[in-house]
Amino acid sequence: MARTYALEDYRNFGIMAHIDAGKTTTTERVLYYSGKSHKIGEVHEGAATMDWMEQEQERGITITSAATTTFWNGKRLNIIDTPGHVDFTIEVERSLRVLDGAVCVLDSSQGVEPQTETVWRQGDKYNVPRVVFCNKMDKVGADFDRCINDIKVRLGAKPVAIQLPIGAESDFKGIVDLVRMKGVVWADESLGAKFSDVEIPANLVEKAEAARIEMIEACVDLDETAMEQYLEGEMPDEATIKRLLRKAVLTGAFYPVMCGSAFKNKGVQPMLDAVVDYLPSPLDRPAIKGIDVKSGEETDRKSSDAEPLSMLAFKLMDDQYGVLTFCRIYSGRLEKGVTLLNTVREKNERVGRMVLMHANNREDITEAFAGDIVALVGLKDTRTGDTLCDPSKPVILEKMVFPEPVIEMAIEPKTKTDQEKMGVALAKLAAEDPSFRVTTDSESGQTIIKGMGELHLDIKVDILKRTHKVEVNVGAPQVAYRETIRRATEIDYTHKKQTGGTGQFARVKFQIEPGEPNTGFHFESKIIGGSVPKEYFPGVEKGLNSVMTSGPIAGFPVVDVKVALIDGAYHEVDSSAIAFEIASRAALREGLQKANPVLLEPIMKVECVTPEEYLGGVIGDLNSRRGQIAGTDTRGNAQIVNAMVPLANMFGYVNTLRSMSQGRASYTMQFDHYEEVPSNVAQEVQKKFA
Ligand SMILES: Nc1nc2c(ncn2[C@@H]2O[C@H](COP(=O)(O)OP(=O)(O)OP(=O)(O)O)[C@@H](O)[C@H]2O)c(=O)[nH]1
Repeated sequence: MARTYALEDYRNFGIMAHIDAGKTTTTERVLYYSGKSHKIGEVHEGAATMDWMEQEQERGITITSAATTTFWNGKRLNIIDTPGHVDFTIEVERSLRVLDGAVCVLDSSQGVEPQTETVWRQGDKYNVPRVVFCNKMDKVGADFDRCINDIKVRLGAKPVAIQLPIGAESDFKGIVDLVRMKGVVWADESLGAKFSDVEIPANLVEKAEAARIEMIEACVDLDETAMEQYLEGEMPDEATIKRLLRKAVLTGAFYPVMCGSAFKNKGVQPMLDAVVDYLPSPLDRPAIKGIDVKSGEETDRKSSDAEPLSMLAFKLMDDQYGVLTFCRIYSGRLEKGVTLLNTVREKNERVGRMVLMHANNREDITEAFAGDIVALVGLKDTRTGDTLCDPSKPVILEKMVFPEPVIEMAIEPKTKTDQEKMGVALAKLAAEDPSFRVTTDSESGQTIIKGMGELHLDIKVDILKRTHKVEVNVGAPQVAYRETIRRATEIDYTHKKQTGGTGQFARVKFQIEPGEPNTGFHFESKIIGGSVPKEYFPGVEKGLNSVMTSGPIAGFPVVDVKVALIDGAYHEVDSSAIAFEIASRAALREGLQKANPVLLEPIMKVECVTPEEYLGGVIGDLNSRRGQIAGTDTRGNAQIVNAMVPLANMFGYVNTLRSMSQGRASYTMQFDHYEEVPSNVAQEVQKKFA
């Protein structure tokens, strides 16, 4: 069977925003108006169609990104819901990776918020074409002009209004469409399904005309012919304006800005029109790059059914029917029943069943095409970020890189039955979310879970309890420290032991030096001649690795260290891989001690928003947490404090901030970088962990 929608009629897009700006509500309305959802589920009633998991409904935040297919104006829309919470920016990046465009939703009463900025920068990183929707125009304090200004000042981007609001706050009625120069108002009783054109209100005519000129000038700036005609006094027609707006979005020259109120059912349909008119189809995006596995050469896969099949798994979700693996097909055709190659794991996967997710039902499908987002059921070895492809044309598509976790917590099962279930469940969670890790402490034997923040781990524990019915006790969350060295050194070590007949002998000489930041641990052999035969290298590496995972200061992973084996000696009879492992371990331990080892801690970028009267208190408190204040700023009548604070001093901050400001101040934080721990603090950490 052939495809029903041409590739140029696809819009794979996401909705990105600061937490609570209204992504879920907007997505709900989109699904309702585009006919796939039959009932509007209000978020505050906990019935949102996109919020599948209980946890999300209770907390009112969207954790998982779900992909939903719907249709508008003859186009096929695949909506990827991106989470907005700071602890889950990793999920945002993951979704941004597979979508072609995005709608950035702002809360019009708040303007550009910290997380708006974060997701915007991620959008920049992946060159995601964007349009902006200023939501919540009905809310007290809603201010469209301020949003426009915020985009300029806080995001450093060029906004161009293509709509103006008619009224604001409780008077918000509709929009002026600056492209068509028409007013649009919504009929309240139809839940916003009915809307009609009206004359532009008299008090807005002048403002609308000025805004239209601004929009047109931004457009003709992108096209010489249109510019010449405009300078000669000829206004571009509607089709030309739309073509140039599309060009602006695809090239990032500027960002069209719209407004509305998803909650009050206004403005959503024109926003969908803009998705269709201005956001890219897969054909407008550069071909995805990859590595041809057979030749090892760089290659790219164009968006086309005729190319060999390649797809990227971007999200795993546990579901009552098994694991759903959400994949974006970049090239080729996928048929049910075929066997795919997972080139990252080197495993075959059979596609037994595949489904298309709609708002409230799933459709079993037998084939899918380039540009589609499908969920495969029952894959065994595939993890987030893996490539699946035609086994005869193996390729590895751009791999996603995930940041290292900064926080960890011991977890133990309550009973013996829980023990077995916990292992299985944790493995599943780690497979679904690459920023969540599970390890075992080599000394205590405890299971340790690691993640991006307190809330991230809280939610995993919650999922364990509810979804997997595992009862657990958890320890206090701990900072994921690291260790590194500041000085280069050499170490020569001989391991010799004689027990009865056979003995053990190995001599190694290492050069140890600080590596570049974020390079982890790097080992190489610089042996010339055969003073250490190759067969012992695995032993050497094993010995080194055991020290690298548990450093000399307090047992934390050692990073940014280069070790070179430069000399050594062996014995015909007494040498073995084990002897070299023992020698290397002891040598590195001693070497690191000599190389001025230091402890590193994660430093978080913190932004507090507080009313003026608590500013002094907030700054004083951040200082007492070893925070470095980077600056303060004013937003509306609120004060913004930017600071860099060690994660170790941020536990429980939310409660302190609340009580200090009578609940009025708020904050967001995200990992910024690792930094050396001051020596007095390092001693305390050492006492605690060593
Ligand atoms: N007044 C007003 N409230 C809105 C509007 N859109 C959403 N809300 C409310 O704002 C709150 C947050 O909306 P959500 O749709 O859950 O926001 P979200 O961005 O998906 O939130 P997260 O998934 O938690 O990041 C809910 O209580 C909504 O009812 C709007 O247009 N006007």
